[in-house]
This record gives sequence, structure tokens and C-alpha cells, in this order.
Amino acid sequence: MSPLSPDVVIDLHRVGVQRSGNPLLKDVTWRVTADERWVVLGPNGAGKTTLLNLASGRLHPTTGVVHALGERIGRTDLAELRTRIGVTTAALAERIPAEERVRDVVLTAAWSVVGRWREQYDAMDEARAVALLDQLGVAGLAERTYGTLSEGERKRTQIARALMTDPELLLLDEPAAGLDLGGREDLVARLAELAHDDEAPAMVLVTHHVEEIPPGFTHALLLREGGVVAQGPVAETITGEYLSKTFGLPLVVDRAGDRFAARAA
Ligand SMILES: Nc1ncnc2c1ncn2[C@@H]1O[C@H](COP(=O)(O)OP(=O)(O)OP(=O)(O)O)[C@@H](O)[C@H]1O
Repeated sequence: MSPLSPDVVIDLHRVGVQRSGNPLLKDVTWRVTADERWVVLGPNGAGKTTLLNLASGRLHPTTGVVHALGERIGRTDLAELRTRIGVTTAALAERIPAEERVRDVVLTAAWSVVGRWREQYDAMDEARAVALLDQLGVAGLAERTYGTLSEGERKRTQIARALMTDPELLLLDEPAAGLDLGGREDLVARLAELAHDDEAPAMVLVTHHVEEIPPGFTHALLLREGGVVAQGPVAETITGEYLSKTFGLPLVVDRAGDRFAARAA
């Protein structure tokens, strides 16, 4: 399969990223196809967000080659690529004005802006924004302001926003961070639903916790200090051996059905 095959949504070939003389990523080769749902796991500072920034074209590699949706990063129109990739990150979430109506938080993604001003949206866009809020279980909050939402409700609103442009690729950076147990379980269930949806885009979800891997996620990439420890199908990659190497301590992984749990050995 060539990197430009339409099935390949992310293709990293021997990628390195350096900043201030430090390697953030080292020799990463990784390929994601349209029907795959990936989880990226690793400790703080392992390079997970850097990897997502490469995949979304927000960052250029120091060495190696990155293709996203068939476009070579560094040689493509980023504005066009951005509408084809849905992203939720803490950095983006911080830019959402507290006084913004929830419906508009989703709607404004159609223009790649945060904060509604004078853009004109058609009835179809309005209807799509509400349908997405409904899919994420927060349609009842559409007229509330973003600042009044709980953290879990905000996270679901951000995912609805990321889906607004009907992206070919969805990148989720720690979507369950800061959620209580109920909020996490609700989010995991909604992401599992999305993962099983044939119409849904390819997905990459960054997390620190195996408990947050939604059923239906097919593959995992484990990162430590900018390097790949293991990658492949979830069942073969989320093991005690690989997780211990990734997090640098002896760990045991338990699997119950299609959910995982990890604890110190
Ligand atoms: N512009 C920069 N200059 C120097 N170092 C950087 C820069 N950006 C990131 N880093 C460092 O690169 C490393 C990887 O960062 P990254 O955010 O990708 O990690 P992460 O796995 O997402 O971490 P976390 O789980 O804590 O969010 C970190 O040690 C970080 O301090």
C-alpha cells in the first residue's frame, strides 16, 4: 500500500521531531487506515500530543515524512486540511468563550472559528449541529452557555464540534481527562458507539489510562520518551509486558470483555 493510497489516513515514515535540541519523537513509523480506531498510550511527556500535532499538520517533522489524508505535511494548504480533520485538544477547548451558546460552539466549526461573530449559517448547518449534540447526548443543553456546562458536558460538546465538518479523521487528545467515573463511563460508551459506526471517521485517541480505551478501538500505539514501544491490534499490544516497558514499572493488565484495567504487579 503506497502512502497515497486512499485508505491511508495517517502515514509517518521514520519521523523525528526535535525542539531546543531535545528529541520529542524518535524514528516513528506509523500507518493508520480509514477503518481503524487507534489509541495512543504513554506517560507524561512521551510525545503523544506531538504525534497528534503532526497528524493534524500543526507541526512539521524535523526528519522523516508525514502524510495526512494523502497530503504531505509541509507541502499542503493547511486551511483545507483542517476542515477534513476534527480535533479536540485542551488548547482548543481553552479558546472557547464561556458566554458562547453550546449550539454555536458546534456550529462555528463549519467556519473553523471559535466564537460566533457575523457568519451566516444555513438551516442545514444548524440542524447538523443539534443532531451531533444529540448523538453525544447533550442536545438538551444546546441553548445553554458553554461556561455553565460541567466538564463532562464540555468534553461531549467538543467532540460534537470536532465532527461538525464531517471529517475524515478524528483526533481526540485525552477526552476523558478530568471526568468523574460516571462521566468517563458515559464518554467511553459514546466513543464506543462512534467506533462501531461504519460511517464514522478514522479515529486516534490519546490517553494515559487503559481503562479509557473504548470498545471498538482496534489498534494501539505505545510511546515512551518519544519512541514506539509497541504498536498493533489492541489485544496484542495492551499487555502487561508492553505496558510495563511503556510506563517504566511492573504492571499487570486485566481484561474483562472488551475493557482493560491496569495495576502495579
Ligand atoms: N516547543 C517545545 N520545546 C521543547 N520541548 C518541548 C516543546 N514542546 C513539547 N516539548 C516537550 O516534548 C515532550 C513531549 O511532549 P508532548 O506534549 O508531546 O507529550 P505528551 O505525551 O502529550 O505528554 P502529556 O501526557 O503530559 O500531555 C515533553 O517533554 C515536552 O516538555
